[in-house]
Amino acid sequence: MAVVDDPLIELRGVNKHYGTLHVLQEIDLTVGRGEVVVVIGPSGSGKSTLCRAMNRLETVESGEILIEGRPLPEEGKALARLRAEVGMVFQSFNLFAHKTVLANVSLAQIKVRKRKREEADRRSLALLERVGLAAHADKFPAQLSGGQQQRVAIARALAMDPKALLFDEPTSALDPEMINEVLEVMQQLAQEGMTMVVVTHEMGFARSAANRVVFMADGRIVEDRAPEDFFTAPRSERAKDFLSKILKH
Ligand SMILES: Nc1ncnc2c1ncn2[C@@H]1O[C@H](COP(=O)(O)OP(=O)(O)OP(=O)(O)O)[C@@H](O)[C@H]1O
Repeated sequence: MAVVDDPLIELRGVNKHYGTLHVLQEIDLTVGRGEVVVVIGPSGSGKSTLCRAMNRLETVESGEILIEGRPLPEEGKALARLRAEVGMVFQSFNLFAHKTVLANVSLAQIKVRKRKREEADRRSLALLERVGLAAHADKFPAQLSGGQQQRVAIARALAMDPKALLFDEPTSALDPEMINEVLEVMQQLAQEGMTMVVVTHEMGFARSAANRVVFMADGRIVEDRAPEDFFTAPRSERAKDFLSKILKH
């Protein structure tokens, strides 16, 4: 297991089944403050489940998951706060279709952070500016491209002043020409020191933005290493096989 200076997210001995499928097997993983950990691996290896377990979108059966040394809260306001502090960006954006872009970014700030609408909107506009979408604040999600909608979803997560952001295949639902605009925003966040866990099939991003690459197969973490080491000299047969297939495409 990688040695981490200032742990923000810690998983120790985590297990989960779906029926007879042991989808997370004795997972030990620590994400340090300011680190970018990219999780890769074959389809069905448990990457999304791992990511979703970190803010309790999935429960686990055994083991510990700690944020800044504290166990994940189970319900209520504390859980809502956790999901603000450890924000999630989904493959499918999950924006409210009947609300404007600005309202989508402001809503949780008002509900969870208890900000006044004016303050929330001011922050939202600044964040939309940051992701290059201030001019679209009054539009509805359906009027935006997929890449733009995903940038709104990132602004929405940032609006909660998160300690960490989890990305679950953020570019998988996008047309190829829109992938880079989202990865560029993520790359920028990484450079600014945001703690990030990113499940992705984008190996270019893993190489350029990750501090560590976590390779999963069959519910286990098989390798957890610096990208330059992992991509040039994978140790396990599973990783060699995975890389040879994915890099052919
Ligand atoms: N709610 C569920 N109920 C039953 N099985 C599930 C559920 N969610 C996921 N699975 C199964 O658990 C396994 C791991 O799923 P998971 O989505 O975590 O994998 P993944 O590595 O993210 O895959 P992909 O790259 O295809 O998204 C898969 O075999 C999947 O079919």
